[in-house]
Amino acid sequence: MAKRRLSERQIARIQAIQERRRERLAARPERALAELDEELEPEEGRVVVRHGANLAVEDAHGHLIHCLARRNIGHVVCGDRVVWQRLPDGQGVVTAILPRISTLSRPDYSGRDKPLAANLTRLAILIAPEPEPSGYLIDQYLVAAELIGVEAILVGNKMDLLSGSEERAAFQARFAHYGAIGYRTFWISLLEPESIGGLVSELAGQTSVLVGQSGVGKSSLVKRLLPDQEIQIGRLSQATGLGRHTTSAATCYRLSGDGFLIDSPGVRSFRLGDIDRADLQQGFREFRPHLGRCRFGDCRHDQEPDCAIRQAVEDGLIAPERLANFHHLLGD
Ligand SMILES: Nc1nc2c(ncn2[C@@H]2O[C@H](COP(=O)(O)OP(=O)(O)OP(=O)(O)O)[C@@H](O)[C@H]2O)c(=O)[nH]1
Ligand SMILES: [Zn+2]
Repeated sequence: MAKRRLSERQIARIQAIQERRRERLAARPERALAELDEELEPEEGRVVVRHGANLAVEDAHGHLIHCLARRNIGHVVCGDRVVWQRLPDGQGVVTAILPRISTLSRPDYSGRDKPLAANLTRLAILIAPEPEPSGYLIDQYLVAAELIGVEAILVGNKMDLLSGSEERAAFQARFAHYGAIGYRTFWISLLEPESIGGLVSELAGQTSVLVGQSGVGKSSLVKRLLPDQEIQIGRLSQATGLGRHTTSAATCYRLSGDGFLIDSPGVRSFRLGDIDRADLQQGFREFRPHLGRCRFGDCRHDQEPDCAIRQAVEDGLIAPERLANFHHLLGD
């Protein structure tokens, strides 16, 4: 792994800082650290691994640095763009998280939102003929994607399990209402290599995560999208000294083209947290043109008279199963 060479002058400067730091640390630890911040040049980077408190940050030249985060800066996650500073021992300290364009999070055991990954631009929802897809789960992912401002796509995998073209068409038709409201849909089979080209182009230049039920083929697709996953893992663990890097660490992989894929068990098990009705209706994108048009301001779109949402269902503008899932999500 290439390391940045330091000049004599830089080394002398770092040694002087170290010396002063040792003196100050003895007297006023907090203050000494604050001054160290000012003395070492801040750099920007991107968090590519988070494993407990350990981070691997990729600098502007593609070099990896093992970093720890300052305590008071909030929860740093994979995909974060950060400001970090090199410590005299070659490791780094992350001193700030740059503004995120999106955050994937999950409520933790105390019910508070715990971020899982940052700066995503695509949420790929995997389904397959087997296990039986759940429209309710798909809609939860779609709502979550809408609310965090990430574009969702639907990926139907294992299409080889459907023998005839009729069977395939019937399966696809069950999800046609998603395409009608603008969610791009891809039909693939990992046994039919030519089928994944469209998906590969879609993910190029994006930062994506794959979600979906157990057994839909997430691991298999990750392997296909990252033929060098083992090599990437080796490079990351070697460079950062994190020891045996397992796939349990949240990792931001480089796609073979342009773009990134963030993966970890936590990211995969991402679910929609608790949300109130106002937010939930915004999460059903095709409801939006009709919101505010019901007779009652607090309409639940259930039995109320003059409900614009139910009217839209009747007019064929909203799929009935979407409204049913909306009610299901509200706990009706
Ligand atoms: N026929 C067929 N089988 C597939 C395809 N893709 C994946 N599989 C198989 O489906 C099974 C489940 O795939 P995984 O990749 O482990 O699924 P997963 O979504 O990662 O599952 P979890 O790890 O439980 O979340 C494996 O036996 C795969 O070999 C496909 O395109 N066609
Ligand atoms: Zn209504």
